[in-house]
Amino acid sequence: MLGHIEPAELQCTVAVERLNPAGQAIKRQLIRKGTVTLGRNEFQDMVLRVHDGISPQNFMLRDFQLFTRFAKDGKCTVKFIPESTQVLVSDCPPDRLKMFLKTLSIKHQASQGIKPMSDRDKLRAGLPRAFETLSPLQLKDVQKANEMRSKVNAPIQPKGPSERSVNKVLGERKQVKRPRPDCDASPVKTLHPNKKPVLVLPVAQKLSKEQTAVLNAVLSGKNVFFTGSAGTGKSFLLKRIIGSLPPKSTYATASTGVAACHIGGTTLHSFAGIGSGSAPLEQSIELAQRPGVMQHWTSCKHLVIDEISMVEAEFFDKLEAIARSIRRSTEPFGGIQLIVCGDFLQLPPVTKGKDIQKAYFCFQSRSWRKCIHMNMELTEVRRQTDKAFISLLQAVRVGRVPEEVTAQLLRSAYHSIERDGILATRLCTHKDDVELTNENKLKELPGVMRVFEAVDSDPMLFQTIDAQSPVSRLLQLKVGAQVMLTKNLDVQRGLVNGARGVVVDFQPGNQGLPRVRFLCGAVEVIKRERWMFKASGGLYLSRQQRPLKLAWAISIHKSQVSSALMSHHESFCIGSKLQSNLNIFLRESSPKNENCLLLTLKLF
Ligand SMILES: Nc1ncnc2c1ncn2[C@@H]1O[C@H](COP(=O)(O)OP(=O)(O)OP(=O)(O)O)[C@@H](O)[C@H]1O
Ligand SMILES: [Mg+2]
Repeated sequence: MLGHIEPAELQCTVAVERLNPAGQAIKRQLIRKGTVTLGRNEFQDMVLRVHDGISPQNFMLRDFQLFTRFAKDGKCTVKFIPESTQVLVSDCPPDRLKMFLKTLSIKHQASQGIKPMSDRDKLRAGLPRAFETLSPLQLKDVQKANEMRSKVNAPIQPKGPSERSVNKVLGERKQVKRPRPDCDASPVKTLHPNKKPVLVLPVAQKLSKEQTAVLNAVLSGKNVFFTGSAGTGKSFLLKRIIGSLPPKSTYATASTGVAACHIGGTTLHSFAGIGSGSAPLEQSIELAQRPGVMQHWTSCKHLVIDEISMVEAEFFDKLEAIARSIRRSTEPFGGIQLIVCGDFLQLPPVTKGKDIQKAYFCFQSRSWRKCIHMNMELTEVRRQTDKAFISLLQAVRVGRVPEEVTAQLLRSAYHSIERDGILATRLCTHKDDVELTNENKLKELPGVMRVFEAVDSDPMLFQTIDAQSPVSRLLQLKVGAQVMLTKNLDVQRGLVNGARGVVVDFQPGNQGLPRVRFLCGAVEVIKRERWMFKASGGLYLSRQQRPLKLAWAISIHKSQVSSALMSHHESFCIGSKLQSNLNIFLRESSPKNENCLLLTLKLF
């Protein structure tokens, strides 16, 4: 089955390097399509096997160092100390690599208590050579590893990856040493028992049946468009798809910067490198052949596009033609596999300064039918549990608006909805309205204003960062400010992207960190967080800022990627402009006129 993942095996590019005493590579074997497997030999020693399809090479996992800093880019290195050899893994689907590393780390720790056979005993045993692939992690491995972590008095131990600490482990260099054979006999010492996080069995959130079907279609190489109403897990699934594809040839993009950041990618425009795309085709092809951009087009085998509803038909056709031209291929989109997702009943392409009649949705483009092999739909809403609200949203989505829905929606505009001092967020169609509302409300509050400045990796490029970042460079706050979280901090406690709250005070000290009380009841001191962005030319940019933004009002575009905002119908109300247009919409809508709401919004 395609969705099945063997956690102890990787298909990737592998390099095996022999090192001199200074640690420099003196011989290198490159295997472009290699297999790396974790297993045990006939003596139950853990072994890493590298296979090039002809002959395997085995390395004992005894004294080794693991370099995992770039695991999220599908890379890691295992250095075998006694053998003076290192194995470099690259272009590996990142999710698979993470699971592989967790399996390695936990199984290795779990086997620390087993006394290794001496070389003499091994010789005597005369067992035939064997290799058995490690079985998937089980609870007993984790328990055993935890037991060993609390016992072992070895000098340097790998920090165990609990769900939370795995990221740390993946960012560090670890030296893993087998305990001395006499280790079991030595008195048991507990090293900093409270400092080591307890390991837990890593379980990835399970995909639903329909999500699995999409993933399998993608892994079988099909060009897929999948849709579904808001909150059906499209972006969630996209992230999983991206994590299952080889990173070197996979480009994750979205029509807007914020949506791109949500899936860890770039904007489609930045991938394409043709500016706004308004230049004629010949000129656009030239632009796409500039150094730094051309490489996107030639190395891309899988192109992911989120929020496709905001991509214009003309732009899509242009990209398709550019792909064929640059890749010298007659296949649709130059043979690039397309994984496209979005909801055409949500926001349409931005039509600023253009004739509204001339803007078409992507599915109306000439090349769409040639390019997309499969259309799939996610139907299960994962974001909300409030059944009444879900059915209200579903009805509006397709333009079916019975009296009671109309009444409920219109009422929301007049509600001054307040719970525990936290006001409902006003949804506006225009950024200017949002800014004005937030600025005025902040001004009205008494008390001292605190300003928090972001730390950008490249301050000169703050505009590029601004375009993709969910947080601004300057964050102004006062006690009483209505705010929204812009990052998942602790999903279990409800501290998720889009959670709303109010600033209760600032911590003493010169940092003066804001303390926020959220609707979910949690009170949290908000520290600096980091966002990474991919700019053109493979450049990485980052911003560090408090993950907050003012939230008396937000734009509909922003609300597209805020997962918690729309969780309850009490938690939002509509701005007056939107409301008056909604009136028009409600009067004019009919089941046939499915995009009515969106077209109405376009009138602004
Ligand atoms: N299989 C799953 N297991 C657990 N949580 C899930 C799953 N699928 C989706 N979710 C959760 O459901 C919520 C909505 O998902 P997501 O943001 O991907 O929806 P979407 O379809 O992209 O919505 P929109 O159209 O508004 O962009 C998220 O909080 C996500 O983590
Ligand atoms: Mg989404």
